[in-house]
Amino acid sequence: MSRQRRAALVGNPNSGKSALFNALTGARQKIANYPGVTVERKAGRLILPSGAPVELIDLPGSYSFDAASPDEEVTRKVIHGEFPGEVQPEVLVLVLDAANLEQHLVFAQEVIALGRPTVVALNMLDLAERDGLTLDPAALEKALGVAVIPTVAVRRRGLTELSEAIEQAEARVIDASPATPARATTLPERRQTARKVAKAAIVGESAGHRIHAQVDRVLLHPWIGPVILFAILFVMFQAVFAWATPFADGLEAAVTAISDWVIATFPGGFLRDLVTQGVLAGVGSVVVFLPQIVILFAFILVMEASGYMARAAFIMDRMMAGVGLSGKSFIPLLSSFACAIPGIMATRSIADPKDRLTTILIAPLMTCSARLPVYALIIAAVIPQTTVGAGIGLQGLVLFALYVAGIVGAMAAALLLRRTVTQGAASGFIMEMPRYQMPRLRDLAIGLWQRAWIFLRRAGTIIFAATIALWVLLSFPQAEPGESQIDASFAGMVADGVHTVVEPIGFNREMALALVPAMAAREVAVSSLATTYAVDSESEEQTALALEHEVAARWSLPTALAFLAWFVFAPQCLSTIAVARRETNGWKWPAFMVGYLFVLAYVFAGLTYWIAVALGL
Ligand SMILES: Nc1nc2c(ncn2[C@@H]2O[C@H](COP(=O)(O)OP(=O)(O)OP(=O)(O)O)[C@@H](O)[C@H]2O)c(=O)[nH]1
Ligand SMILES: [Mg+2]
Repeated sequence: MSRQRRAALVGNPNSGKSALFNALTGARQKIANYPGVTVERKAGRLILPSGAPVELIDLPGSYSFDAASPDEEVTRKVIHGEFPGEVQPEVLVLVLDAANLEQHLVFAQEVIALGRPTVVALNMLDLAERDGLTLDPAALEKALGVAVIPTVAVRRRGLTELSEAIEQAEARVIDASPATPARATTLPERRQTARKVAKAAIVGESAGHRIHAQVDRVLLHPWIGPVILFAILFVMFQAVFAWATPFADGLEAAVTAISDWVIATFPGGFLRDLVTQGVLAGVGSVVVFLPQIVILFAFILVMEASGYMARAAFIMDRMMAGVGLSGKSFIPLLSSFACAIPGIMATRSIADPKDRLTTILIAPLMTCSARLPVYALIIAAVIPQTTVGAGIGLQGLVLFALYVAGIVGAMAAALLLRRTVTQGAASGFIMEMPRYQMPRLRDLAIGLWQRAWIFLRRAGTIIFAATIALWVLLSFPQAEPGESQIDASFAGMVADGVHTVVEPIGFNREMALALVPAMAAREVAVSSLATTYAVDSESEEQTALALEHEVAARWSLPTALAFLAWFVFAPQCLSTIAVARRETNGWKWPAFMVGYLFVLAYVFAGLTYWIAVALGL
């Protein structure tokens, strides 16, 4: 049996490699309209027209084989067969952005000069047309000496032809002249050739891209730009509360109804309590935040697909430079709004090791979506659902302030780190601005579905497991008559221990207890509170009150605010620590990260509590 053949997608960032990969293999790799989305190699299966399978490899975008950033290093190693545990791919599929031909031809020459079987996917032809460019693929083919296939990855155009060309690529090279030695040319020479080749391939050009420059003049304006960015984020957080409420209420009512039904239908006892107090109260209390998560990601996905995200990075660059970072750090930090794990991974596109390390260390300060249930719960419980004039909701405003607090905290931390442990000069910002695109509904729907699925899967696995474990610890040993169940339980003992540490900053015992399983995932803080209050509830025959009402009734305002402040900084997520270890090759930096974040969390929660008490809140 012949061994599986391999083909790798190479090319500049944002040329549509992952979009082609998804279209050819049916995978669902993340695609977004800014450079540096893919930072790892990913493999999938492509069936060629002859029926033979090929392993297709999606790679991070690269500007040159000399490049220094860790993601570009992955590309270089895979292409040169130096990637651990991986055989060199036989065929290279060079993806070029037809609307940016000249720039993309610079790296293309390096790839073609390797002398390996190569096929060019002349992608984004639709955008080239929109920009008023008419291209001649045959002329390009002649100039480059390899097959050129016009494609539009997102409309699945040219895929069959591309598969055929991949199939024939190896045969084609056999009768070609001996390969030119790799990188025989210098960068200025390659630039010059790129200009010449692009000129030959572009047969017509009309002034089509004027409007985009005009839009950028507004969106990137030194002071209008930041105002617009701020306004968009503001609306986003208002929407998270305003639009989600009816859906969240519906979900909450459904969970209560199921719980009531279970109580009415089944006899009381261990199993019924496990279902109502553990599964329904605990896991249910997290699931009700699904609408908020979906709304948050709808905004983020639209910003990513339209090309606005790269503009946001540009706008933020000035602010980032002030704290010794570049706008390059902005995109990893923004990814951390979803979760710090992809955020920390995305730092691979930062070439400067100290910039990168600083970004890794501050990534957990960005408000990940796992904190959203915690914030949303406490806000709904203690912040009145009023407006502060002009129809601006107070709850959304507080949520916005919490996100801002995370960002300000991250900037302050970066400033300190850059002056101390990660000293060095800030590197300049170089990122090309992607062209604006209308987000495609299908891509948005897939993206939202993926996010919703990640959230629900967490609820069904890690949150479920942590909640059940907590319920068991809360339920045993059983209390004597007259004694509170929590006091008697194993969990109560743990809670007492943690409570002594966090009592000075205003935390009650249930909060102390919730902090422990929240190490696994931050949302577990919510499910833990729900389960604790359900176990603690007086009435056996009734579903506990919605968690938000329990919190409103039991917590003082300073205590609730202190808990919010804690979660702005709290580093207690094990997977983030694990990925920081992997990306920094050791325990030193993750240990440092956990240490400084705990100190910040403790100090700021304390300050919040003491100030709130002093103000008589
Ligand atoms: N109009 C149009 N858009 C495309 C086409 N191919 C990809 N895109 C869009 O271009 C953007 C970049 O696509 P990706 O597939 O993420 O690009 P990539 O080359 O993998 O980028 P990196 O991973 O950053 O190197 C996304 O917004 C895609 O939806 C195309 O043929 N036409
Ligand atoms: Mg990609």
